[in-house]
This record gives sequence, structure tokens and C-alpha cells, in this order.
Amino acid sequence: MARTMLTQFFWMNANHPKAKQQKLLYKNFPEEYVWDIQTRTWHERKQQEVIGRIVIANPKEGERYYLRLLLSHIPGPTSYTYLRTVQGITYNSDREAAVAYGLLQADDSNEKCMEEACVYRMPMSLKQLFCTILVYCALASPTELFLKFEDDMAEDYVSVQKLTKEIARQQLLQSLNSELQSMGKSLHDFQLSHLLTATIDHQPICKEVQDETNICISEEDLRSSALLNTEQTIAYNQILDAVFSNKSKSFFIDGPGGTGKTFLYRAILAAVRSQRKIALATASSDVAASILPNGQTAHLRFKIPINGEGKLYLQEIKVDGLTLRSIKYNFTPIADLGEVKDPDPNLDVLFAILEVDTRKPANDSYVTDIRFVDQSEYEAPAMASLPSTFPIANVEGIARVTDFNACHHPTIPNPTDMILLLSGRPFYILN
Ligand SMILES: Nc1ncnc2c1ncn2[C@@H]1O[C@H](COP(=O)(O)OP(=O)(O)OP(=O)(O)O)[C@@H](O)[C@H]1O
Repeated sequence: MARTMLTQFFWMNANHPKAKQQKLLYKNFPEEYVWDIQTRTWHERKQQEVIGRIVIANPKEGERYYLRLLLSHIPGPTSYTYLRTVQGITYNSDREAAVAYGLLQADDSNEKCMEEACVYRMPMSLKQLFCTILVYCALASPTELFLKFEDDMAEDYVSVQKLTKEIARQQLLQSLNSELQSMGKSLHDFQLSHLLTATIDHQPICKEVQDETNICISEEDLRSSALLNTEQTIAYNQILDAVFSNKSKSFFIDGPGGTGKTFLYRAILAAVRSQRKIALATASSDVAASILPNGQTAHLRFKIPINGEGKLYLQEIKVDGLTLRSIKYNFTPIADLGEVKDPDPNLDVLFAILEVDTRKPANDSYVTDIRFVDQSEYEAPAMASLPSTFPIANVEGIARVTDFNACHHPTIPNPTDMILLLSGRPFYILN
């Protein structure tokens, strides 16, 4: 073993007659002994008074922190094993030894904190709280805290997803692991990985899907469907019918400012999400995204590179002379067909709000002019214009963006003005 100041401190405590008798703490040792860097040994101090110290360790450093804790309290240790032995029992880790010595504050306060949070019965938030406690509170026994609150944290897996207790545990551990990973840690850092069993064949749900299925829906949005007026109700029913019957359809909601479009979107989002389905609310600008619950810009949500290697995915499309931004993915300009990947099977709905450069004049009396247009009203141009490599079977229809406001007068389509409607992928185009 390499000779370090610490190992030589142990050696002195075990072999040096005076040190044996003095039984000093590590931090006080330099007050009586001098470290000789050449010979890497301690010698008795003859002159010069010094104040002893010990290097700082942060609780986040784990075992290093607990070792420092033991060294600061146990006089005259002769080895690592000596430090870890409490009343005849030798513990496997410095942390366990520190707990046995009573040097660590009990995890009581963390337990109380979790107990208080359990009252709200929000498993997702509880998992986040548990991970925060793990990472920042230097728990003495993470396993104990996990076992105590496992059922509360896994409540949604058992009651909503109807998973068995063991699969729910694995799911919970996977979820905690990905939460910890976002904080730069993993289950392994907290001695929880032994609870994971490799034998269970259960696909972990990715974090994005978990986040989307755990969105909190406000009471107000849940109640809004009962307040919809006639036009809103027609749109609401037809859109939800397409979603829940898994039909691939596109819808275009149009109306002057203040006529209740956003109100309708919120009602639809609440209805889809309350069924534990995924509705992605995207817009092309932060401002437009911020008015939707859990809205995000399309380029952030779909990781669309705006200045990616020479190719600009976010293309501009004109609708009635107004500029729209196209969204690559399920809503795909035909020019990007070569780039289309298999749609993610976890996505039930793609919600796209197309932002226009100029707004129609605001209308004081709201909810007067919502128009609802079904994709089937559009003329689909010949499929011959699709590249031969594209899986034609996936294409339900093609709509020209310029046709949305004039669907009865289709002109010869310009390929870059078209969007593809993929089968099994209902989506909405909202303006
Ligand atoms: N059916 C309804 N019952 C009660 N209030 C409604 C209803 N529809 C809309 N509103 C209210 O009308 C106001 C304007 O609606 P909203 O913001 O949805 O309009 P918008 O068409 O999205 O407007 P803009 O185009 O300016 O964004 C909001 O305060 C909204 O809560």
C-alpha cells in the first residue's frame, strides 16, 4: 500500500510508543508530529507550534466525507478496519460505521419531509423529491427510505398502469435512475442498484414519455369542455373522435383573435391527457407555446436543428400570403421526405400551432368565428410526386397548405407547400 500521511498516521498509532499513548485525532496529529516528505514518515515535532487541520470533504463526495467524519471523531485509529469497527462489529462502509457511532444525523427529517409530501399523492413529484434528498441530503440509508416510500412513489404504476408490485418496483427504480442521471448521479451512487433485477423483461419508459403522461391538468381545463359553445363543441367532438378512434386526420382551426381557439385547444389537451394519452403542444415561438399547458417550441420538442449541417429544416410556407413555419416530423414538407423517420409509436397526437406573421383583427365578441375543416375535404395530389424510397403505405393523404383557406379551388400544387398526413398519426394544425 502506498505510504500516505493517513496510512502513516495509522502506523504511528499502532507502533510509535508516544503516539500509541496519546491517541490523537487525525486533525491534531500535525500539532505533535511533522510529516517528512522525503522519507514519507511522521517525526516528533521539536520546534514551532502549529494548528492541526484536516482537508474539507463535501457530503456529496460520499465515502470520502464519511471517512473524514470518522477521522474527526475517533482518536488513535490504527487502520481503516479500526475506524469501521464499532462495538466489535466491523462495517462494510465508512457511512455505516458513522451511523453506528451516532455521528450522522438520523434520516428522520428526510422521512418527515417525504411523509408530508405523500399527502398530496403526486407520485412524480414524490420521485423528484426522493432524488433531491438522495443527491443533496447525504442520507445514511437510502435503501431504508426507498423501502418506506416505495408504494407511494409507485402508486401510479400500480393503480393506473396496473403493473404488478415487482414490475412497478423495477419501473420505479428505472424512473428514479433517469431522474438521478439528470442530476449527474445514478442508483449505483446510493447503493440502490442491487434492487434492480435484470431478469424482469420490462421495457423502461423513456423520461419524455413519463413526463408527458404525468402532466398535471388544471381543474379549469378539465371543466372547460362543459363550457364550449356550439362551434367549439363541433370541433372538440370531431377532433377527439379522431384521436380516440385512432384515425389519421388533420384539422385546421381558424378564427379572429379572441374567439376562443386557445380555450378549445386547452379543452382538447385536457381531454387527451386525462386519458393518459400523449398530446404534444407545440408552437413555433416561445410566446405561442407559453399559452398552452406544457407547450414547447417545435424545434425544442423535436430537436429540429435550425442551423444543422447545411440543411435548414424549419422551412417557411405561405398560407394566404402569410408566413407559416413548417414542422419536420409528422408535419413534413414534401421537400424533406427523404428525412422522414418512422413516427414514434408513443406519440398519439401531434399538436402544431402555425404562427402567422400578421394577425387578423381582434374580435370583441369572442367565439364567433371558429371554422373547422376536415382533411378529407382536401384534394390529394398524385402520389407519383413522392420519392420512390418513401413508405407510401404510411401516407394517408397530402394536403396543400395553401388549400386550407381555399380548399374548393385547388391549383397545381407546389411540392414545398404540401404536408403529408401519415396514417395512425392524428394531428392538428391550429392557427
Ligand atoms: N366557451 C367559452 N366559455 C367561456 N369563456 C371562453 C370560451 N371560449 C373562450 N373563452 C374566453 O374568451 C377569451 C378569449 O379566448 P381565447 O384566448 O381562447 O381566444 P383565441 O382565439 O385563442 O385568441 P387569440 O387568437 O388572440 O390567441 C379567453 O378569456 C377565454 O377564456
